[in-house]
This record gives sequence, C-alpha cells and structure tokens, in this order.
Amino acid sequence: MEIDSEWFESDLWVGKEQYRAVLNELYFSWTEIDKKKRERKSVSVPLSEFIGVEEGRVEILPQRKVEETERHFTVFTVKRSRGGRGSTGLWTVGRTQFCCNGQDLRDHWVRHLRTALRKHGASRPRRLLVFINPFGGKQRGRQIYQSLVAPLFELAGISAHVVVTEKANQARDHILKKDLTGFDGVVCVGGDGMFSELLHGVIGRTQQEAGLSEHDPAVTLQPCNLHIGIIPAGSTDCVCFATVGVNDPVTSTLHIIIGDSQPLDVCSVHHLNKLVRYSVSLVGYGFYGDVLAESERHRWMGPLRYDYSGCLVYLSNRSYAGMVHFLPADPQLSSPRDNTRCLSGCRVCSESTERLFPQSDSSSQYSQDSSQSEGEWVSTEGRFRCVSLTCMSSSCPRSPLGLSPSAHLADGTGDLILVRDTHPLGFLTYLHRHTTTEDQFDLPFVEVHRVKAVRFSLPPGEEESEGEEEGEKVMEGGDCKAEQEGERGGGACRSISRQYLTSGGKQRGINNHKKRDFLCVPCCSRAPSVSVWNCDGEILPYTEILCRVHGQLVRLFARGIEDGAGTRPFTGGNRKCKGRCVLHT
Ligand SMILES: Nc1ncnc2c1ncn2[C@@H]1O[C@H](COP(=O)(O)OP(=O)(O)OP(=O)(O)O)[C@@H](O)[C@H]1O
Repeated sequence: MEIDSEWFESDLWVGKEQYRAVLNELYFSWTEIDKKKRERKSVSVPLSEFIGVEEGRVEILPQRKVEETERHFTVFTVKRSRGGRGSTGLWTVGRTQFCCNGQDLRDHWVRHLRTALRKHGASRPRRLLVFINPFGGKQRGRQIYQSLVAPLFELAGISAHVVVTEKANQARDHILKKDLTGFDGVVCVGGDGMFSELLHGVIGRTQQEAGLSEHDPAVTLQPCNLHIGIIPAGSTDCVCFATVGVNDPVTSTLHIIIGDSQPLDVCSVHHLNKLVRYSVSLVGYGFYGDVLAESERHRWMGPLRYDYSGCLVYLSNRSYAGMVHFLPADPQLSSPRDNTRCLSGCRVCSESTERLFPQSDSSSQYSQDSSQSEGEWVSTEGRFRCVSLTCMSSSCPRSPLGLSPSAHLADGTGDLILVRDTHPLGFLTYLHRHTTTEDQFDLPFVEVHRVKAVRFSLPPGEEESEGEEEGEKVMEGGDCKAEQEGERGGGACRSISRQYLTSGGKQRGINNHKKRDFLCVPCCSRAPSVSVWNCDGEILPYTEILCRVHGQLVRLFARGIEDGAGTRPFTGGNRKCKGRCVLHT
C-alpha cells in the first residue's frame, strides 16, 4: 500500500462511490473506480491548495460540527467558484468526507496528509497578528473574524494574536513599537484605512530596523519581510479588490492560509524633506482631490456624499495651474497603453524584480530643487482638470478596468495621467470612459506616462509659503502629529481635511489664495487657484509634493487577479470607493 514516504494510496469511499485515492509529492487525487461508467469522476487537489484534514465527519462553515467516527476523515481544500465565463475570483472551502474500511487506514491517511501539508507548507504563516477595526464598514469586523476567519485559521493550525482596536492609528503604532518576534504576518479586518495603518506600520518598522530615514526622498527603502493580509470589512476595500479580485472575507482568509505572496509597489509622498504619506493606489490632484474634500463637508449624507460631491465638483468646472515633472520608466519594458492586464503571475512584474533596486546615486534626482536638466526628468506645465498617479489599475466596481487598465501591481512604476483643461463635455467623456471599456487615454487632452517619480509644483507666484508651513503638522513615521486620535473614521489627514476646510485653507499656506471657501454652489464662489491631493482617500496637507514609486516594497497575502476573474463586482459592502480609485459621478 505504501510506496515510499511521499506516496500513499488506497481505495476509499466518498458517499456510496468507491474511489482510488493517491497522495504524491504534489497532489492528492481521487478517481472513481466504477468500471461500468464511461466518464469516471476524478478530482485532483494540489497540496499548495490543501487547507487541512480532520478525523471524523467535520463541517467548519457556517458552524463547526463534528461527528466522531472511526473510519472517516474530512479534507478541506480551496475551491474556485465558477460563473458563466469561468473563474470568478471567489474562493470557497471545498470539503470532502472520505470513508476507509478500518480505523488503521483512516489514521494512516490523516498522518500522511498532515505530513505532506507540513512539508509543502513551508511558506505558510504559522503565527499572525490580527487587528480588527470594530467600527469599519458596517461595524461587522468582529463578527466576520469570529464566524468566518478564526475557524479557518484554527483548521489550518494558524495561531492568531487578536487586537480589537480602540482608536485610530493603534494598529500602526503597535506595529511600529511592539515586539513582533515570531509573527509571520500582520492582518487587518477592516477597510482601506486599516490597510493603510498596517502599510505605514510595516514600512516604518522595517526602515527603523534598517537604520534608514523615511524622510529622505532619495533613500532606497528596505523591502518589508512581514506580509500583510487584508480581510475586507470596510466600506471601501479597494486594495483588496485590486490584489485579490473580489472583496470576500473567506477568499482573503484562504489566500492567507496557503501563504500566497503578492509584492506591491508603494509610492512615497514627500514634501521637501518630510515624508507625508505612503500610497498604493491613487495620488490625485484636481478633480479627485476636490471630490474627496467636498465629500468631507457632507459626511452627514453617508455614502451618498460621494455621488453628490462628484456632481458638484464636475459642475464647478475647475482646472488648476501646475508644473508636473516626471521621471519616465523604461518604455521598452511596458507601456500604459499596451493593452495588457496585470494578472496573477504577471510576466512584467516578475521580470522587473532584477532591475528594481539599482545601485545608483540618485539623490540629486529626487531633490525637490532639481530641475529638468538633471537626469532624465521631463517637465510639463499648464492647466489641468486632474493630475493622477496610480501604482495599480485601481479598478473598482464603478470602473471595472480602472483608472489605468494596464498598470502593474509590482513592476516598480506608476502611471501618471494628465488631464488638461478642456470643455465640460470633453471631461465628462473622459470620466464616462472609466465606466466602459472605451480607451480613456484616446482623447486629445489626456496624456498618460509610465513613471518612476513625479514632482508637482505650483507656477511661479503661487508657491506654498515656507514660513507658514513650519507651524503645520509634521508627519512622523508617515502620519501627522496633529491627529485626533480615537476619532471615528480616524486617520490624521482626515482630521486635517476637516480643519482645513473649516479654516478656509489658511493653514496650508497658499500665498495667493487667502481664503478657500471650496464649493458653495457650482458657480457662486470664486474658483480657488489650488486644489488638494487625494492620497488613497486622505487629504494631504501640502500641494507641492514629490512622489516616488518603490518597487515591491511590501508583500501581501494575495496572488493578484486570476485570469478570468478581473471584473467581478464587489460581493458585499457598498459600491462607494471615495474617489480613491476612480470618480463617483
Ligand atoms: N477603534 C477605532 N476607532 C476609531 N477609528 C478607528 C478605530 N480603528 C481603526 N480606526 C480608523 O478608522 C479608519 C477607517 O477604518 P476602515 O478603513 O477599517 O473602515 P472604513 O469603513 O472603510 O472607513 P472609511 O470608509 O470611513 O474610510 C482607519 O483610518 C483607522 O485608522
């Protein structure tokens, strides 16, 4: 029966059918034996997608139920949910109950399967630090964790230390300051805001340990070893959607359990020599900044505020003067208009690994005082409807292909989209194309560039005043000191955005725009000459910024979007995404 230590096979029963089951070094498979049947059922599960094995007849979800019998064992595997057009990206727990002809054989199977799992699961996490935001989304974080995630972690033999947060930035500070020895990863149960906390914590901690200053825009940041997992439970789960293909807690849990690893580019945002924030999806000025800022004034409206603000901002018909300098990426490697999609196992991303950390002295390139003459920087100026930098496609339910459909998750570049001032109908066409498959870059007033860095400045005479900035909030470890800790919906920059709006923008030190009354009604207020930056759904306190893409800086427990699963709508939560990914009009 036993061939060698890797192989094991015997006859087994599933229900009333008899099967020949085989375990080899890569697969566990079982094939129907009935000789009369023409088409015999055969199932083969790669060990990499094997979750666990239990003695007896066992159910895990929706509730754990165990029927202890001597001859049965139950295996749990990843099961892909299939729709009409193939994989949907949604994973469920596959469960098969096997019956043996005696307890000895049952015990042999359980032992062999557990040994095979241990052997092939070297990259799987054993110990995780989990942060639950009890107030995220529909406030179901705790329930989602207890009913869907914890039982699967237990089945897979993962031990989790759980922290239910009591205030904003607790997760970030915990990661920055506490002993993390023995943890293989950190997981958040919440939305994009919680993910951002983990992102800042993990990056900050790694740089601290490497003795690197995050405030130096020229420094080559140390890639982070600690993986980040996202269990979607927020009102916006765009990062999860973009890296897994769906926002489903069970799917994300299974990606964590099997130790999937998706590297992710991160964009650092600096003002002078201060780190302002990290972003993984959108850094947007003009329209996207205005929509976010405007929506903050209407929080009382709930999710409707995004649609309302989108319409209001569109009707206000604004454009902003600015100077954009960018460092183009190598056009031989990929292009934002090459009609490719970054899918699981993406060739462009995997080939980029070798060239991501060049040993060049690039400090002068990233200085905010650098001019076009230095290096390969390109400059352009004018009036823009919006200036957007995205490190991923930023697809979301309203924009299934995203802000930049061919952007890559981990190739060390971002896509810079410049939408120049145009007539309202032209801009509406641009916005509308995000919701269809029409090429949004095929418009005369739109430019897209694949870049490694971007610097934005105001035209001469409109610069931010340095003196006033001294008294402003200074970012430490990627966030603002002036945060209002514990505030629901926290995030330092969110509190800034409110302060900013109530103070008419004075604290940002904009020279020429003494009072910023933002939008009153579309045409009754004098148009401001500066907008604000929307950085993954948070308002930045500076206008003149330097963005730099750090290739594969962090790793998520994910594998990118599997082929055929890219355009599935959100499975839960609502359809708002705060102009983090794409507009709400
Ligand atoms: N216990 C807490 N109390 C208040 N705020 C918290 C708490 N825990 C985390 N936060 C903050 O709440 C913010 C939003 O959380 P999260 O992203 O999980 O939910 P969300 O519903 O998607 O949020 P939103 O749509 O308001 O951004 C995060 O920026 C986080 O810093």
